[in-house]
Amino acid sequence: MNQSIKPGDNPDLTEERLSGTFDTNSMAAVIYGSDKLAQRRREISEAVSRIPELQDSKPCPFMTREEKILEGSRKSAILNRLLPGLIDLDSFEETVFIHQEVIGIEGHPLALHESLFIPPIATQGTDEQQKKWLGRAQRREIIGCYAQTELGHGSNLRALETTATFDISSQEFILNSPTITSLKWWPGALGKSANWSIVIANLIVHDKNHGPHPFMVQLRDEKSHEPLPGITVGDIGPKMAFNGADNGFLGFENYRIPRENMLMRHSKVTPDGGYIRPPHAKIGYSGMVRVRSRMAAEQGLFLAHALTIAVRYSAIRRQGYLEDRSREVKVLDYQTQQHRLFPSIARAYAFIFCGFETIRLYDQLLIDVQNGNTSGMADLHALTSGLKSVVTHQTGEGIEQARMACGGHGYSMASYISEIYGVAIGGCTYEGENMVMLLQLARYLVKSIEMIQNGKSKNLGPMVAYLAANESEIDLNLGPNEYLKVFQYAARSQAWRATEKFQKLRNSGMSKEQAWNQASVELTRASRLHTRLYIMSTFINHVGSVVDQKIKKVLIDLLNVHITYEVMDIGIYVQGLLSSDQMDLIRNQLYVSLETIRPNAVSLVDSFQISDMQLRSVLGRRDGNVYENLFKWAKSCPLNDKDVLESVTKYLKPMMDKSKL
Ligand SMILES: CCCCC/C=C/C(=O)SCCNC(=O)CCNC(=O)[C@H](O)C(C)(C)COP(=O)(O)OP(=O)(O)OC[C@H]1O[C@@H](n2cnc3c(N)ncnc32)[C@H](O)[C@@H]1OP(=O)(O)O
Ligand SMILES: Cc1cc2nc3c(=O)[nH]c(=O)nc-3n(C[C@H](O)[C@H](O)[C@H](O)COP(=O)(O)OP(=O)(O)OC[C@H]3O[C@@H](n4cnc5c(N)ncnc54)[C@H](O)[C@@H]3O)c2cc1C
Repeated sequence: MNQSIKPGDNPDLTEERLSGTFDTNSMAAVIYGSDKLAQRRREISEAVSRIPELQDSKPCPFMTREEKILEGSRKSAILNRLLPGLIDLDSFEETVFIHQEVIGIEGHPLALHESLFIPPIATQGTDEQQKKWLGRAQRREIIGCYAQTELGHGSNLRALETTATFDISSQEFILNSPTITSLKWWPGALGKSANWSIVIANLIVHDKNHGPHPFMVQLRDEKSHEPLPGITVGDIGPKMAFNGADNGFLGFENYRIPRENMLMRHSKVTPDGGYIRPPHAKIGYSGMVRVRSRMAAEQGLFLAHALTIAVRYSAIRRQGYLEDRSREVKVLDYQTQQHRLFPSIARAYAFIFCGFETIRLYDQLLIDVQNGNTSGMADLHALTSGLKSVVTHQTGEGIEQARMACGGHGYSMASYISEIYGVAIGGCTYEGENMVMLLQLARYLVKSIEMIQNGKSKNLGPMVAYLAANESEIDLNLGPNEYLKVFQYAARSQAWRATEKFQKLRNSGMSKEQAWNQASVELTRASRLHTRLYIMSTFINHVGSVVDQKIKKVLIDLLNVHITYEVMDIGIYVQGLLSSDQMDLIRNQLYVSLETIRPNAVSLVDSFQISDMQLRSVLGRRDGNVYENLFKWAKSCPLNDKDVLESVTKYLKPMMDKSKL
């Protein structure tokens, strides 16, 4: 049963919901990993909808940037007061969810506080440091951000220029921004809201540069909120989206902080200037790995937002005819519309399932690292680097298709899809630019192939074991596991092709760096295929583990959309394996799978259970009553407050009057 049906809804949408074959609450439990979390999301939504002061003061598209920041701060403050009665404060998921529900996706002053300020203190701070700052941060007595990127460098962390020089005599670090390019640039919440920051700066002790390390730095006075002497700080200006966030710049001039403000769980500077190395050179980058490990689920949900809007709207939008000339059809009945939207629904599910898996892997790694075992860091770094890149890119593509699937109204801010798009594609850049991160995964793939070449296949981890296989034929009777083999073939041959190109260039006498650069397009292709293979295999495994048979049946239908679409999409890489007859068969299976999933399309997006408050879309409203509300929305636009604007009285009218003479 679809739990979204209510009296007064658009009958076309109700008809869709009645055709669903499964219970949307049960599907939500599968999506969010447990019945409890899905249930809590519904309860929180319901509770929030009854609190007038948490509602939007006006539609976001009609707000200026200052109003958005004010609104985000207003709601954050109210939430902070009400949170204890609304959520389980120990649940990260509930905390993230309630902020999304109430404030939405455009950013707010505490977005980085939860995701990139508190976690480094908790994982990289010593017990004393945690005692000093963690409670204050959790109670929001201080607001923090994460300042790593600089005006001149974001990807190449080795070239960061901010310095933290240890002064033994005062037992302090002296922070400096020696050049214009060394200004910190981009950190969210830095511009106007945060008063503390984790700052990544080159640690210099006895004139020796030990590279980037994390420091706890107070930026603003806790009473007046004025920048402290030695600190230059401000907002970097409007962005493509995310304009409810105050991304900032930051410079230091001989700014002193106590020795105890370097996060010292792993690397340490002793009072006499001794330096103790961390157990793994990149342990300081673990905050980034944590965020990347959460990005697949987060991006899957951005895609889910856009698809909820586009699929619901496609069910109430009637345009053109099929057989029956007496009534126009729902645009959702066009095969092109289904082909545009349904593979993205499958991807959204797949990304969320992968996301929960990588969050679990990160949590496990964290325990291992705290116990001194850093051996899993390289694997998870490679996996999350590839995953964040592929998922953000495909999410962007899927959202843009969803916008186009809504025709003209998709282009209006009333659809809200352009904002979702702008926010989601930020993920292609933040937490590591996609190409750069694909190349990180490629290093891992090349190393794995070198192990095979050196007769050490047995040492390969499970995720790359397929690189050593030798598949050259595929059974025509294709099921999910055969599709997986097709994908393995594609990923394997591309990984070998790219590695051999790199090796050939090296053998021709080229430097390692030049050879890498000359092979890099092929290398990124290998990384994408490897990652898409991982997504497919995780999707297959996840569906296999579902117990509820009705839910499993529809997820298998969705999986069929996914595997057939994915294999068609990489056709060029499987030409050596599949005959044209086999490709035709897969193409036909894709078309059949689109038809099979059609009656469940609305229920599949309803199952994401994204409330109207969070969706902020006139087109995607749960009740489907779009047209009357589009008209209301347009009438409420501030431009319509007056019938005659100054633009007319001041310029157009005089021009027209003059022309009449
Ligand atoms: C609500 C919206 C919120 C948005 C919030 C956004 C926040 C941010 O964007 S914060 C800033 C994020 N910045 C980045 O992600 C920067 C990206 N750059 C990097 O992460 C690194 O510089 C790099 C990984 C691209 C390269 O680092 P580098 O130190 O130069 O290392 P090498 O390339 O030479 O690699 C050496 C070796 O280390 C391995 N490695 C790198 N990172 C990690 C890691 N995190 N964990 C484990 N291992 C790591 C790398 O793979 C190499 O291994 P080998 O191939 O075995 O040598
Ligand atoms: C919305 C948003 C929020 C952000 N929030 C934060 C934050 O809170 N804190 C923070 O510290 N930072 C933040 N950032 C900054 C972000 O992490 C960086 O912008 C990102 O890491 C990319 O670095 P860059 O800007 O230097 O890009 P560049 O590295 O300059 O990229 C430019 C081009 O060069 C290419 N390139 C660079 N290096 C290589 C290479 N080795 N091989 C091949 N190609 C290469 C890239 O692929 C890209 O095409 C944020 C950014 C955005 C957009």
